[in-house]
Amino acid sequence: MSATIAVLPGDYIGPEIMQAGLAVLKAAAAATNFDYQLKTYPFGGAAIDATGEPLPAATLKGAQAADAILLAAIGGPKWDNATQRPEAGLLAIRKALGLFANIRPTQVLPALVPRSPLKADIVSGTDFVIVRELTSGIYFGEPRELAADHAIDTMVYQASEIERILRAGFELAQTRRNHVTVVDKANVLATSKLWRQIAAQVATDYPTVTVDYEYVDAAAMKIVQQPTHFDVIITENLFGDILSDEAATITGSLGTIPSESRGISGPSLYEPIHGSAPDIAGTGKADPLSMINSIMLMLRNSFQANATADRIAQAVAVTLAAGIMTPDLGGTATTKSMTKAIIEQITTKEAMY
Ligand SMILES: NC(=O)C1=CN([C@@H]2O[C@H](COP(=O)(O)OP(=O)(O)OC[C@H]3O[C@@H](n4cnc5c(N)ncnc54)[C@H](O)[C@@H]3O)[C@@H](O)[C@H]2O)C=CC1
Ligand SMILES: CC(C)CC(=O)C(=O)O
Ligand SMILES: [Mg+2]
Repeated sequence: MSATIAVLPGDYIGPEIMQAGLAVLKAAAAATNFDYQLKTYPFGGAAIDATGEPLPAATLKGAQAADAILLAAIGGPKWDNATQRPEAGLLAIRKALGLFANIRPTQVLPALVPRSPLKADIVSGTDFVIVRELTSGIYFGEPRELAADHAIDTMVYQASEIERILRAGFELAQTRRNHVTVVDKANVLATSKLWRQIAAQVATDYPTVTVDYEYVDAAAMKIVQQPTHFDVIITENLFGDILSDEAATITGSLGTIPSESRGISGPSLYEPIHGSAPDIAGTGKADPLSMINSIMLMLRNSFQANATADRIAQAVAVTLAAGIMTPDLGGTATTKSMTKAIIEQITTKEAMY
């Protein structure tokens, strides 16, 4: 049966990297007989322009009905002062689909070690995953208020929300190196104190997993000082948002890192961890790898289409090893020429698969 994929291109570089990712998917699917159909919906700023809403009802309905959702990126200066912001649509789709677990891998590919801002001996071998709580915490808490003389944001966590994200992280650790780091600010925040209590209880169900605790400020330091220390980091929404951009940067570029957001059931949403990069939109400098890597993650986790994903992974590795990369990684390729090179690798008969 054909897989249905909801496609949300979004804003600024969003449509550019989505077009690149879908071209790579098309080539790999043809080479490996992966059968799929795409349904494209307006989302974010593009949807505000078209319908007045960042998440139109038809887009949500299409996303709910799909087997998986691909999102590029939304937002940008065009809507910064609008009554409705694109970012509200992003938070709304995550909440509406119950996508509470955001999985953000941080892996340094050998070809990219020299592109990292860190020294090779520190960054080599880095391979960890940030499991970020995505549908609660300060991005959703009430009360929230913006007045001329004060502003309020509220960080709220229910015990059940903490427990389910911790369990998702521990289960992931069991498939990896059995090491969890719970990142919080338990020396100050009540929500973090509750995280630690629940983490200690949950840990007893996973006796093979080693657990350690880090305050978020110290964890931010350790990510650049000793990134190989980490296997699975579990943390709340805001801390995960910040740490995952930092972690992405040590791999060479924010422009390569994908993510999966999953719920208890229903389709997962796959997206780059970065935003719409308005500063480079239209210049051909956008790195398509974050979108291509998101598509690979979708193929593996939602469709078990490992042969199709492997075909893309191999083509990307050969392309990078040949020094073909976009300016964020120090290269001179454009979004289009990089994508073309990857597609050539996928379709070439000589490639070693
Ligand atoms: N999931 C989403 O759709 C997200 C949306 N945003 C929104 O995106 C807009 C821009 O936010 P920024 O703070 O500028 O963050 P950003 O992540 O869009 O860009 C940060 C820096 O990384 C670079 N960059 C990002 N992706 C890249 C790629 N694929 N290739 C090469 N370079 C890349 C950009 O050029 C920029 O210098 C804002 O409206 C923000 O709210 C931000 C984060 C996530
Ligand atoms: C609107 C923001 C929460 C988006 C973001 O920065 C992210 O998902 O990483
Ligand atoms: Mg972010």
